[in-house]
Amino acid sequence: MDITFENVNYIYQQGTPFAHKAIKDLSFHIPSGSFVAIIGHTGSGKSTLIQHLNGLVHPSAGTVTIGNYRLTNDEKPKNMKELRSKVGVVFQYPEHQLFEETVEKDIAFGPENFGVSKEEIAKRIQEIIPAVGLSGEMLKRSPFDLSGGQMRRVAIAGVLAIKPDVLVLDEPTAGLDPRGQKEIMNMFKELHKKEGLTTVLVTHSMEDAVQYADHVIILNKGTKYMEGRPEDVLTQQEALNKVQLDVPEAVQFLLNFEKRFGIKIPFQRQTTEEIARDVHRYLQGGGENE
Ligand SMILES: Nc1ncnc2c1ncn2[C@@H]1O[C@H](COP(=O)(O)OP(=O)(O)OP(=O)(O)O)[C@@H](O)[C@H]1O
Repeated sequence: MDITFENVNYIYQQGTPFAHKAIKDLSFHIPSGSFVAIIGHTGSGKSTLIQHLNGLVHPSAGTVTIGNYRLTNDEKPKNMKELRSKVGVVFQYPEHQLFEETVEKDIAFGPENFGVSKEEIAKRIQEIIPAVGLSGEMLKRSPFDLSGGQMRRVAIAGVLAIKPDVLVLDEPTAGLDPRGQKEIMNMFKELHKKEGLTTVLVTHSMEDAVQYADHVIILNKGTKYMEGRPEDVLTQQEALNKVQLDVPEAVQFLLNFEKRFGIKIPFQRQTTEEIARDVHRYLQGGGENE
């Protein structure tokens, strides 16, 4: 589903002395099927933005359009429940929301709420369990007997079980070890492709943004600061530093390499291995065309 923000403003505690404008005149368009990273320093408005995507909040001014659903200050869509069944949100530390006796019941909770039949839920669970890297024997166990990483996968499975068109991920790897982070992000990448999802990733990690997203939006103080392809936006060190962000490590390496050897190797989202090959080639006197 396409997502469009048009001149969106959001004010917390509007009309009180504590009113705070968290989103200011924000406009952007996310085409259906994109994998977008939303990046910004603490307090830049990322969480507020994603709460608009499933109608948890609606704009104080401006318009949010998600597929055929429109949210404005004075019109909440009547079919809000339907919207929530199309936009799955994996909140930060989603495992904290697990509560059922068994893994199976926890995963089934969301689709049950949306009126999905028992047979269909069972079918979905069979598909989702391997996709999130869990095993069938875990279904009858208590989610609280599992490891932290497994609990997170159960919580993610619960969101996937509603079969969303849009998947919103709020810092989905927070608190996981590097291996767990990589596994979870690769899993989202696979699901994105396989299910034809529109994925919105909120992250502090420039590495994840550059590796997984095809488009990035940088927020600063509730407004859009930069937007574009990761290789165009995440290489602008000076502009990023101004809003307390840094370039990805690979870009930093190439900038240092240029300073040290006077050779500019363009950043095209190469992997570490590819960069090592590029550097080797350039140091041996080769160039782009060799
Ligand atoms: N319930 C609230 N009442 C008043 N102000 C709020 C509320 N929630 C958030 N804010 C303020 O709105 C601004 C945007 O907050 P938001 O949580 O959207 O930022 P964020 O980019 O998600 O931050 P973080 O990276 O720390 O999660 C911040 O200045 C924050 O203090």
